[in-house]
Order: sequence, then structure tokens, then C-alpha cells
Amino acid sequence: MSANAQRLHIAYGSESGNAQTLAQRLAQQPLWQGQVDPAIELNALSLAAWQPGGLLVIISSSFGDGEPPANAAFFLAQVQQSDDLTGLRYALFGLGDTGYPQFCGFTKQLDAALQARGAQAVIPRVDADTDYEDFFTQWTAGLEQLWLGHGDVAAHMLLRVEAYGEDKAFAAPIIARQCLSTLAPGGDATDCAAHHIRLDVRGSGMAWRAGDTLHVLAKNGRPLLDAIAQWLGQPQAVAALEAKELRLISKAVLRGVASATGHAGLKDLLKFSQRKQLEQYLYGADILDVLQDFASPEQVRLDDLLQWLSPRLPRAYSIASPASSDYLDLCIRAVHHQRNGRQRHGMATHWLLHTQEPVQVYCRSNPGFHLPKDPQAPLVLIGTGTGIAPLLGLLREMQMKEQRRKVCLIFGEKTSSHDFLYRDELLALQASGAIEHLWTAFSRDGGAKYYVQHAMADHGQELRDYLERNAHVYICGNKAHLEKAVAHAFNDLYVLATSDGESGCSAADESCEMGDCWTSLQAQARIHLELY
Ligand SMILES: Cc1cc2nc3c(=O)[nH]c(=O)nc-3n(C[C@H](O)[C@H](O)[C@H](O)COP(=O)(O)O)c2cc1C
Repeated sequence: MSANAQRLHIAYGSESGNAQTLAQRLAQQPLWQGQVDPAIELNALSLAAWQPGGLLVIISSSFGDGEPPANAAFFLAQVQQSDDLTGLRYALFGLGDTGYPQFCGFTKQLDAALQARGAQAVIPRVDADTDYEDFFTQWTAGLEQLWLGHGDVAAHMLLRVEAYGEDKAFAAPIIARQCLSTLAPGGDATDCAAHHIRLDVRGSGMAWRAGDTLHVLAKNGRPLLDAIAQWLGQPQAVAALEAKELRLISKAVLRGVASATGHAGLKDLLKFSQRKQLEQYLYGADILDVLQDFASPEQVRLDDLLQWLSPRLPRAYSIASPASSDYLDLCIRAVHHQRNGRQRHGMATHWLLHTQEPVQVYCRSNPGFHLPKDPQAPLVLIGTGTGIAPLLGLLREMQMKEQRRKVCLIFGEKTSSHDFLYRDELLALQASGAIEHLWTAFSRDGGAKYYVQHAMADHGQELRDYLERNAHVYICGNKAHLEKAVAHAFNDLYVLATSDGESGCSAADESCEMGDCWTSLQAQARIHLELY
């Protein structure tokens, strides 16, 4: 192509500068120097003055509700007013965010409008998510191939993130279930506390990064549906309630039941002053508990119940896999308890552990738990139980990107013999140097209780070294205790160091003004929390 003196015209639509930066970077590629003009805003491009033989390269974001950025809206109008654009050859790179319902809405609309008028896409349109660097690199390489006359590579390049969500989930088969806990001699699979689950998402175009969450739309278990139908005396309730949320009971449901029954105890429980008692009551309760405890079947109509209950809610799990791979790993804990004579288990967890059907899933971004931008920044990873999952995701993503950071991992669980989750993989990462320090805190290994905060205190000097080198701290685990315990342990690192007569910190490190190390780390956005 270069031999026949083609020209490349690069135009962008950009609100906050991302597309503009990419367009400018593209214009600077050495391959087409002398045959490219500086990148311009899309609105400055005149289709009436278009010279045949050029290649139009458009990089644009979408804004508002899938609309053009302000500096691109006029170009779309020009396209829409054109009758025939045959002979116009273009490549279109869309930037968007799958968090918006109209993902890449503008660039999809522009692509359709250009094609409808006979323009020819030399590379299929790109739909890129916020993490667009990889796509941009591949797309640029495709353009270069095209420029050199190897159009085939580019013509078959499909760089598209699919925007999945609650209304459009991906059906992912489960291809592995594995017990992560070492079972006691004679123990069976029901004693297994933590499980590794692998989902096959090949071909889905699903995008995520380590630290993101997977949302699972689980089905309600048949025993619960049957029991509610039996209580109501209405067999049709099974099908009617299938898509309803039967476990996470909102106040709106309780108000509905209270108004239908006039139950004084339930009305009391709904008072603001009773909010602690209400929280306790609802912990582990399902709608059948509420009906049995506060209503009789003749007081509740199925139609009313359907109105009170919300659609079933997705359950979120931390992803343990690196960015957008073929398989998506989870680490989940099986929870069981008895209440009102019925055996209970976590709805989605039970579904993931037992279903033979593909599971409806979609990813959601969790930017607060992504790897730090600075590729040198060391990491302090602290996780308890299944809280290891996103930390493992970060470690695996670093491996994939060949990032060498200093990493220390503190893992807490009950016993070393049963609960050292992902033991072999973690030890292998340590042996390879990907983890510099691996400290475990097994609380029930005998003697005094030993938790992650104790491991932190025992390795204070190493931790202070990490913090002074601007380490980022990632914490995942139990909402009730972990954050507080770890925050105290960080503060103590400096209090103790100072009382020992060591400064424990360099003058350059603000985090070392650490009467309050924790607050200081938070203010510097170096604490990343994922608590549940
Ligand atoms: C207020 C706002 C609205 C947005 N609306 C959409 C949208 O409807 N569809 C989409 O795919 N992305 C949407 N985005 C994401 C942007 O397209 C994305 O951040 C892009 O990288 C911005 O590129 P730019 O800096 O070149 O404008 C929106 C972002 C913001 C801040």
C-alpha cells in the first residue's frame, strides 16, 4: 500500500482525551511517516472534500447514553446526510465502558451508518473497554500489516469486548470443581470447606482484570420452592417464584407481610429502634422463615407475594484469574446451617457446587482492586480464607504480564493441615521468586491464637521496608474483623518501631509520619480493600 502513495487520515472523537491520545500515538508510528497528516477532531473532517485513495482511521469514545463526544457529533450528521460513500475505506476503533448500557454506542452507530452507505471497513470495528491498551497494540499491528499489503490479517481481526450484564448474561459451563481443603482421614466431600471452581468462558469476549468480580445469577433450589408452594397450598407458586429473590429479604417484603397480616411482632421489628434485632433476624433467613414466623397461609395471596419480592439478585465472587483468559476461576466456601428444622446453604454457592447446567454470569469492574499503575510498586497482599482468590488473581496477572514486583503475601486460615488453600501454587510462586515472603497465620494450629495481624507484628521490619518503597496493600476477607485488625497492626508497626528507638521510616515517606499509618496509607490511595 505504501508503494502506491496512499495517505492515512486519522480523526478522533474524544471527551476526556483517551481517544485523542491514541490517535496522536497512531499518527507517530514510523511506518507511515510522510504519508500521514496530524490527527484531527472528527468534526473537522469534511466528507465532501474526501479524496479517493485515502484510508480514514477513526478513534472515538462514546458518551452520555451511547452518544458521540461533542467533537464528533457533526461528523455523524455528515455521514447520515450522505447518500453514497462507496469508495470510502475506513478503520474504526471505539472506546467505551461495559458499565454503560450503550457500550460503544456511538462507534457502533457510526459503523452501521458508514456501511449502510457503501463505505468499506478494512478492519472490523473495534469495541474496546476501559482497558484498551492490548486491543490498541493488536489493532495498530493489523493496520501496519494492511499498510504493507497484507490485508488478510486485518480483515479477520475481531477485537470486541461483549457487554454482558444482568439482562444479557453469558452461560458458562463449569469445567472443574476441586476441593481445596485437605480432608481429615475418613472425611468426605461434604466436609470440604473451600472449593476451586473453573468456568469456561472461551468465545464469550468477556473482559475483566484481576481484582474484578464475577456476578452469578443462580437459580432457586427446588426444595425451597416446593416448601413455599406447600406452605401456601398453591403448586403453581413453584414456577411463579422461580425468578424471585427468596433469600435476601428486603424491608419492602417485610412491610408487605406486616400490612397483610397486621402481625404486631413484625411491625415492632420494623421500627428503627429495632434495626439491630432485625439484622440478626434476617441473617440467614429466607422468605419461608418470614411467612412461617409472621403469617398464616390464608393471610398471604401469591399475587401479593410476587409483588413484594424483587427479581433474584446476582451474587458477586472475586475472580482468581488473570485478565480476560479462556477460563475463569473462583474460590468459594460452602456454608451450611440449620434453622427452623431446615438445612440451609448459600444459594449461589450451592448452585455453583452442584448444577450440571451452564451458569449465567457477567463481570463487573472493581477498579479499586486492580494492580497499581506503577509497575515497580511492591505489593503487600493480606487475605484470609477464600479472600485468597483476588490476591491469587493479582499474582497470576503479574505472571501473565511478566511484571516483577516485590510481593509479600500474608495468608490466614484455621489449620495448616486442612486449610492452606492453593498451597502448592503459592509455594511454587515463592520458589520462583514471584512471592518474596509468604507468611501464614493458622489460628488453630495449637497454642495461642495466631492471626494475620500477629504475622504482621512478627515481620514488622520487612513490612516497614515494603511501605517505605511505596508498597500498595491489598486486603481481602472477613468484613467484621479483618480491616480493623490489619489497620491496628499497621499503626503498631510504627509505634513499636519508634519506641524501640528505630525510626522505621525514611524522611521521604509521608506514610511514616505514622502515628496513624493506616490513615496515611489510605490518603495516598495505597490501601485496596475487598471485604465481605
Ligand atoms: C459521563 C460518562 C458517560 C459515558 N457514557 C458511555 C456510554 O454511553 N457508552 C460507553 O461505551 N462508554 C461511555 N463512557 C466511557 C467512555 O467512553 C470511556 O471512558 C472512554 O475511554 C473515554 O474516552 P475519551 O477520553 O477519548 O473521551 C462514558 C464515560 C463518562 C465519564
